[in-house]
Amino acid sequence: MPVARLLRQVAGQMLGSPACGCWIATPPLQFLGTSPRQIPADANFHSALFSETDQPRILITGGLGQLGVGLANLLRKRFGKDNVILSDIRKPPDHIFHSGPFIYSDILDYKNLREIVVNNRITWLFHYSALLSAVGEANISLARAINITGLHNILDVEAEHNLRLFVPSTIGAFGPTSPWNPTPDLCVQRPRIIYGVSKVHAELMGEYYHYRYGLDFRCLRYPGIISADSQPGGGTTDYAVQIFHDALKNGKFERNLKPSTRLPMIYIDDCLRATLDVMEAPAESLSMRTYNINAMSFTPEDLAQEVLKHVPEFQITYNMDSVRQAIADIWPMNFDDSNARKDWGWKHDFDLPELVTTMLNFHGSDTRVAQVN
Ligand SMILES: NC(=O)C1=CN([C@@H]2O[C@H](COP(=O)(O)OP(=O)(O)OC[C@H]3O[C@@H](n4cnc5c(N)ncnc54)[C@H](O)[C@@H]3O)[C@@H](O)[C@H]2O)C=CC1
Ligand SMILES: CC(=O)[C@H](N)C(=O)O
Repeated sequence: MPVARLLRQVAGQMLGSPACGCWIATPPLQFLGTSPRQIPADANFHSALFSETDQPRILITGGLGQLGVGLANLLRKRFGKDNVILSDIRKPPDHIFHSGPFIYSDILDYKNLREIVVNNRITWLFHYSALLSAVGEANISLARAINITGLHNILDVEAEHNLRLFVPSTIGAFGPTSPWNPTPDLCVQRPRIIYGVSKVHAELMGEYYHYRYGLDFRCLRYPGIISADSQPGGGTTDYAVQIFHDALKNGKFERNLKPSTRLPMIYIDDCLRATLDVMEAPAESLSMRTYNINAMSFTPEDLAQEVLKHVPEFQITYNMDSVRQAIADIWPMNFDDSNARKDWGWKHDFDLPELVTTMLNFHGSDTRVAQVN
């Protein structure tokens, strides 16, 4: 396996390196080979292949999930429609297919990835493909393949083609021994689900490639994300999206987490803006390569009370999902994102009241919300 081989080579180098730990700057000679999956000899990873005035050429993997289409829309407004390619292994609906470049890309197929990057002169890659927390626990071998092997392919293609790479991490990268309230950027990370383990692995591998070879890896740990026009893909925080749909379409909602389960959350517009901001931030402003971001923190009960202000007849019942509850019980309650705010000016716009109004207006502007407001 190329990454394992690469690690063995590094270990060999490290054993021969000075004990001061100052071995960061020079790639060992073994890396300067001819295999496309080794770090190229002329790599100078901070000088991008495009000049500062050029627009980046962007690939988004796993782009048909909850977040990818919104990210593509934002990036296309900023960099031009044709500079942003959305990709996935699923078939896109018509309106997405016709809204800008779409391509098939399986992150488990390294040659396919490389071909896309070369043929489209990709310079930035947003790696969104993943199996989320609940579906990951239901299919651990697939989660391991997509979230770990897939990530290795992405890192190899980043290294080979000198890409700026964004990989999202998550509140799920923490575990029962992490500080919960709040959780800082740097603390114990011992997650107990495959999703969390794979995300810690991604953080560490990306940072390792950055500090070892200067690769331009950037990562945000996202809270649970709430979106109006896209569906979540099988996570623990999905209830906070579903509740809005159910409030207006059915008038009732079945909660799967305890009323007191507090988790960090963010509205999708804030999350995607943060993603673009950190990718555009000057490298010198980034004191670290993996940042927490946050906007709000609430329980199912807090959210229900806020929805009830707008939809008073809304009925909420409870049917616990033991897998999701066990996951949520070991996740952070609050996220400390002060480093992101200090280093590159992160600031959220949506708190709980604005979130609820926006979501209800989206789902039912012609029904109950209109009557209440
Ligand atoms: N949605 C959320 O609340 C949060 C998301 N994140 C992270 O953000 C990223 C995007 O999340 P979502 O859009 O919510 O995920 P999602 O589960 O909705 O979408 C993931 C996409 O990956 C695609 N995919 C699966 N196997 C693939 C393969 N072999 N090759 C290429 N694509 C493949 C799926 O078809 C799907 O469209 C993920 O990495 C996730 O871990 C992090 C924290 C919170
Ligand atoms: C917080 C996440 O990473 C995701 N929404 C999940 O619940 O799995």
